[in-house]
Amino acid sequence: MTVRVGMIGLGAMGRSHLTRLATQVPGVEITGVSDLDPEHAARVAAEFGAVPFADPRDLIAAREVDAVLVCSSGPAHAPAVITAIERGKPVFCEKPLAPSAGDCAEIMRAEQARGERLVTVGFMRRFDAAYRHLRDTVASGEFGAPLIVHSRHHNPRVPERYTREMSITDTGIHDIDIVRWLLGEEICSARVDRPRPTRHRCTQLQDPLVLVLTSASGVWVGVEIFVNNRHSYDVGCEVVAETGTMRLGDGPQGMDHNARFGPAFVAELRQWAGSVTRGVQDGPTAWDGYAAAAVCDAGVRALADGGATVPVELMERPALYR
Ligand SMILES: NC(=O)c1ccc[n+]([C@@H]2O[C@H](COP(=O)([O-])OP(=O)(O)OC[C@H]3O[C@@H](n4cnc5c(N)ncnc54)[C@H](O)[C@@H]3O)[C@@H](O)[C@H]2O)c1
Ligand SMILES: O[C@H]1[C@H](O)[C@@H](O)[C@H](O)[C@@H](O)[C@H]1O
Repeated sequence: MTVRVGMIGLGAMGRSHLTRLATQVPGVEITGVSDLDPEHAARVAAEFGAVPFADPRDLIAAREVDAVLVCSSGPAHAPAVITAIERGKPVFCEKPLAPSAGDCAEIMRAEQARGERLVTVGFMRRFDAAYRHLRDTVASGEFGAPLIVHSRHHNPRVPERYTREMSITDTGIHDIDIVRWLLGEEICSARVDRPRPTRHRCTQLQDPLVLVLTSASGVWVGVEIFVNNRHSYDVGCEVVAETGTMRLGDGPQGMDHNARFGPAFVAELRQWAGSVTRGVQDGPTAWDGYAAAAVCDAGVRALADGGATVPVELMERPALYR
């Protein structure tokens, strides 16, 4: 079976995913594209042999679209994802599922009303070979229980439109998800420490910042977020356990997420295409998107309230996600 995919949002990430889908993901055909900029959409449609749609809702409803990939900017995600759910179409949504836990909860409500899981969230680190090895080692218990996690997420630069909060909601969200996944438990509280800022920061940012989290079993997690380091895309992770310390192996290095996580992006899209064919959602769920957003909400409040430890407000996990 060929999965006919419609793509919403044709910016940097949308274009990269389209190229991956067209060249590295078997069993997929790109049949529809949509963007706020209709001329750009028309050009991309011609390039990939797809139909351009001015309104994303028409793309989602189209008969030639079996499944939807949402790659627009974060605040535009929830309406598109909810429309896809209401139409009963599987939907892959780039992170963040939505910028706030409240919007993610709306998405979960729509899935529960439909009675099936249709949403997959693009937390691609879960598909990276080095992170998978680290997770297997933690889970094996060889070094006892994890006690401390150090996570490092540095970018060479971010666009001028980047806000203070986005260091957490756009960048740190990857680390938040991967720590939940590595430890197999939720995060309960967040605090933000503010190191001396770089002289090269965009003035609106606190850069770098350290997000200090506590997990349900009491693991201390420090996430170092530095979005204008000027030299490299640099991601690291170290798990200190009772009788040993486990470090993330190196992946391919480079200046951005495409270089470091290229194989992981391909793996997540292949798994998603396979899951659509099988009719079974088996990647990161709307609950994962919600739980990560809830930690971001607490982090954003902690950022505004220098030094405070803010509890993470998490609803009970609905049966659909157990
Ligand atoms: N997984 C990763 O490592 C990773 C890396 C980069 C970006 N992302 C995510 O991918 C998404 C897109 O990021 P980007 O870097 O491509 O941003 P971008 O600004 O380059 O592109 C966003 C595109 O979406 C379009 N758009 C915005 N609102 C829309 C709407 N309502 N309907 C249709 N189109 C709309 C814009 O016109 C633009 O072309 C974001 O959610 C971002 O967080 C993920
Ligand atoms: O490290 C990058 C960076 O922080 C981007 O701003 C974000 O959109 C990507 O998801 C992430 O991989």
